[in-house]
Amino acid sequence: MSEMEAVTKKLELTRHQVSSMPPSTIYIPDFITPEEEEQLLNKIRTAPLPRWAQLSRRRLQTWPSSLSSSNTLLAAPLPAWLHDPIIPRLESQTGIFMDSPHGAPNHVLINEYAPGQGIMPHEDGAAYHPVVATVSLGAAIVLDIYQKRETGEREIEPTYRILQEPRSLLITTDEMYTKHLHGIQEITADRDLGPKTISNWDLLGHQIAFTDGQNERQVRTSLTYRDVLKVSKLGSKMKIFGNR
Ligand SMILES: O=C(O)CCC(=O)C(=O)O
Ligand SMILES: [Fe+2]
Repeated sequence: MSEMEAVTKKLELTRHQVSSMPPSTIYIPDFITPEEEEQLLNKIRTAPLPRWAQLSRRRLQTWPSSLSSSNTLLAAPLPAWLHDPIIPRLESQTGIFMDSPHGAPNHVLINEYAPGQGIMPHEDGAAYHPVVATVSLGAAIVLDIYQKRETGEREIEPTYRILQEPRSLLITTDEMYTKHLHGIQEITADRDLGPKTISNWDLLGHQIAFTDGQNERQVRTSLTYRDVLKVSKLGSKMKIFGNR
């Protein structure tokens, strides 16, 4: 990509910037089509059962594999269905992994939340380049974002609330990644949704679905694409053993 193209892409992206937040959050509704969504959900559903890790409040698949205790990914390609169409589209529409160490995501977590399930406020940590691209499938859900105090503790109430519609793309980078925590409440309906409470309200693709201010939870699945910083090749590991 030429520098000019890169600049143009960045300009186009500003259209999708969540204006009430630091300039590091991008929301694009209808990033994938309903057909693509269905195909992805099918692949996720038909993955062999051992692929799922049952956590206390959600289920999780990790592709291509879990990180080692030293946060290292064993080099392996993502399966084709996680690659296409999302990774080329991330590249052509956002360019957000352009400056990441491997120039593209190499790792995907698939989280599935039934109504009443969620994820405790947390940070994604140092294993990854600080860019996360989240594609939502199946249903809408609210992501709460909490500011981190100087002391490292988080604020009690979320500073921002992002309504993630099915088929949308949410990108968080920079200080959204490093100075905030994020979580999903363990509730059966997201309430009090509106222009004053939802940071990306103006960017929603289907505002009309939430005019009653409520989102009854249904099963919602997310794909989070990241670039793991440390990657080891099996071959080079063997060499280490060979050298001993
Ligand atoms: O499902 C989501 O939108 C958030 C998932 C998440 O925070 C994570 O996997 O680290
Ligand atoms: Fe996270």
